[in-house]
Amino acid sequence: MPSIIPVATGILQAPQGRVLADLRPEGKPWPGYWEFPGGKIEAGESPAAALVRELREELGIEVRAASPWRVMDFAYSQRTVRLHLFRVTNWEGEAHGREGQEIRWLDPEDLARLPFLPANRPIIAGLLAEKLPQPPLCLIADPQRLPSGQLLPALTAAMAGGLRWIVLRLKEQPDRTLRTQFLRLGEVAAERGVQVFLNSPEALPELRSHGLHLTQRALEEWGEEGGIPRPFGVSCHDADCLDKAARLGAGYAFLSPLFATATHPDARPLGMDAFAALAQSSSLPLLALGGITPERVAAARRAGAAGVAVLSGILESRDPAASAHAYGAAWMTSSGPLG
Ligand SMILES: Nc1nc2c([nH]c(=O)n2[C@H]2C[C@H](O)[C@@H](COP(=O)(O)OP(=O)(O)OP(=O)(O)O)O2)c(=O)[nH]1
Ligand SMILES: [Mg+2]
Repeated sequence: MPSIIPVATGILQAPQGRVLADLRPEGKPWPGYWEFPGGKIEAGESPAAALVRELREELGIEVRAASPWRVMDFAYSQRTVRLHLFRVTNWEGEAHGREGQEIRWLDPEDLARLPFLPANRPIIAGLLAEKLPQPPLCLIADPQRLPSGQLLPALTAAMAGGLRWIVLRLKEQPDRTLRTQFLRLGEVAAERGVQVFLNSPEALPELRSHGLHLTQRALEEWGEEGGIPRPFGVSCHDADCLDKAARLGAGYAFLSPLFATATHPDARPLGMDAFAALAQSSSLPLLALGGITPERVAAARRAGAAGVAVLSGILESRDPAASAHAYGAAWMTSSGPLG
């Protein structure tokens, strides 16, 4: 069996949430790809000692505080690397490309736009996932799915059950009754610290939202130059959509359907393996959508989901508060492929 090459890698974090990326120079494997600074651990050296040495050699800084974050293996065609990732929160000196390499301080959304080493995509997704509401459970609120008198009570109950994130799906200008309900929803959400994302803000400009949520179709209509206001996420069904969403600076994507779902009986479910493969190769955190019950949350998470998105499981439940709580609890007590 070929041996595994151990590598120590540092995610330097500036106070505003930016992290440092560097461009691999010519003459090394994968020139022209972005990475996090670091390098091979020498024989007899600990990962932490290698980190300190590599960041001194590559960036001219002295690490003062670093904590282990994740250990992950990645098989390149020529070699398998074991990345020991550290978060570096304090250092002395001004980081600069001491070996002539370009460095940049970037928001996690902008990391996802660069060509990074393939092993790093789930790492970037992990950094973006930290910006999601907690628990990473999103309720897609579609007013067409419920009698109008039931929508606001169901959403309010779900928030009481721990829901912290709603995507409001408005297909058209709401009538007066719905409009009043949505504005009230905005107030309740603000009081409870719940994030509301809208998929067509023009339908209800008075509602203050935290972000934009696009359909795959809406994303396809944006040119490559992007300019989509942030934060935003996209409902994707395939790898092309995930790639474009990442290139345009999305913060997350829904990927569906993971399981068969009554709401879209014609859509072929992706299944766990296809979902896991897309999660491995995307630099966006993926929320599993489609047929997710609280019992299936653990499986979705094992497949690499960074969260789950739900419609009927909460909205059509007889007790939306208990259902929201059950999803949140299922998330908290499960774990992902990286632990
Ligand atoms: N430094 C670093 N290496 C990474 C990352 N992601 C990733 O797959 N790798 C792989 C690429 C390389 O095969 C290996 C690390 O090698 P390196 O080229 O940085 O090693 P080094 O600094 O010791 O360089 P050298 O002395 O051998 O030239 O790990 C990452 O984010 N940072
Ligand atoms: Mg290096």
